[in-house]
Amino acid sequence: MALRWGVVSAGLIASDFTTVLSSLPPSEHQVVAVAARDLNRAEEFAQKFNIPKAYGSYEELAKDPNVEVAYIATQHPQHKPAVLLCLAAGKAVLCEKPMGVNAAEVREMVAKARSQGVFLMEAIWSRFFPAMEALRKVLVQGTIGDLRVARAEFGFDLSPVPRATDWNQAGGGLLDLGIYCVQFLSMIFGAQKPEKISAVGRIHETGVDDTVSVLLQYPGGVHGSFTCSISSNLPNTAYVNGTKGMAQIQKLWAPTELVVNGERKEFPPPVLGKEYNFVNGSCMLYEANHVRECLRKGEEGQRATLGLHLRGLLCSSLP
Ligand SMILES: NC(=O)C1=CN([C@@H]2O[C@H](COP(=O)(O)OP(=O)(O)OC[C@H]3O[C@@H](n4cnc5c(N)ncnc54)[C@H](OP(=O)(O)O)[C@@H]3O)[C@@H](O)[C@H]2O)C=CC1
Ligand SMILES: O=C1OC[C@@H](O)[C@H](O)[C@H]1O
Repeated sequence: MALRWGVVSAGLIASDFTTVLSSLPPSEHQVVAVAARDLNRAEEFAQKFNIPKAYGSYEELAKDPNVEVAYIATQHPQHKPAVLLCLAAGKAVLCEKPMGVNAAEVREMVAKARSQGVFLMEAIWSRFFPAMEALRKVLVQGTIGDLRVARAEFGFDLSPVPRATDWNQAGGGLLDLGIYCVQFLSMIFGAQKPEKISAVGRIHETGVDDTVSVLLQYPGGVHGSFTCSISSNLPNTAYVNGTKGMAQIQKLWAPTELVVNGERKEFPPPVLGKEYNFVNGSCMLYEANHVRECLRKGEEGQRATLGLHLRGLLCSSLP
């Protein structure tokens, strides 16, 4: 059965994600509503994507019984209120990164999702790319031996992007780009927590963090490091080095190429024949399908549990 999406905001990434959802089989994904702060913009967005319902407030979308999962695509500071609104209404939520602008916000949203018993996921779409899956396989297979160091860098000159440098929109390199480096290192080092973290950086003239380099010491003498920047175009590559070699991911936030011990493997983006605001936009389908798998599996799980429960009741009532 199709997963019914509600899109919260009519912005740039909302447009990319909706473009992808609209290109997927309608038996799997349907966009049933969109909400924007301004009804006219929501209606224009709805018309562009043939979405049946347009709302002039996020609250109205959260109340729409036809919406199963809300995709939060507002700017950083508005993520938390929109997430809490949708969780409270019992909606599953996929929230754009960074889910919160600090740890306290994230803890509050996670606690709400747990208390409501509903799905909440941060849209770290990079995790679901085939190139990233292939890297995880390489590491499990021991192709590069025992892990020694992992490094990542992600930097663009984002001066033309107001939200990237605007203090009031939680701008800065760490929240917008550094998050991809941190998630990469947390994927590589798994559940291990860093024992020691140090950082150096420069502050942008608007007061947000401009360029930051971070060093993380993990248990067992292994360590990670990353650099993020909103003023410098960095190579945007991630590396994992072990005792038997090295794996390298290009475009770590939207990877379509993996190099392992010098052997290159390409994972071309799906061709959906559409235009996107951001690089490799069609690859958002991997994340969308993951959400659907989670929610449908969750339902199957519930049905199975219910089934077992009913079977238990039936069996216990049999002579
Ligand atoms: N996964 C990825 O590759 C990417 C993720 N992102 C993430 O998506 C989110 C949105 O980014 P993007 O689409 O570029 O943003 P936009 O600049 O398109 O803004 C998104 C929405 O935020 C709301 N908004 C805009 N300005 C303000 C303001 N000053 N005060 C309050 N609300 C405002 C508007 O909502 P409304 O329509 O309701 O008026 C707007 O449509 C960010 O958190 C970013 O981190 C962004 C790019 C790529
Ligand atoms: O998530 C992102 O990825 C690509 C960048 O262009 C964008 O600013 C950032 O939000």
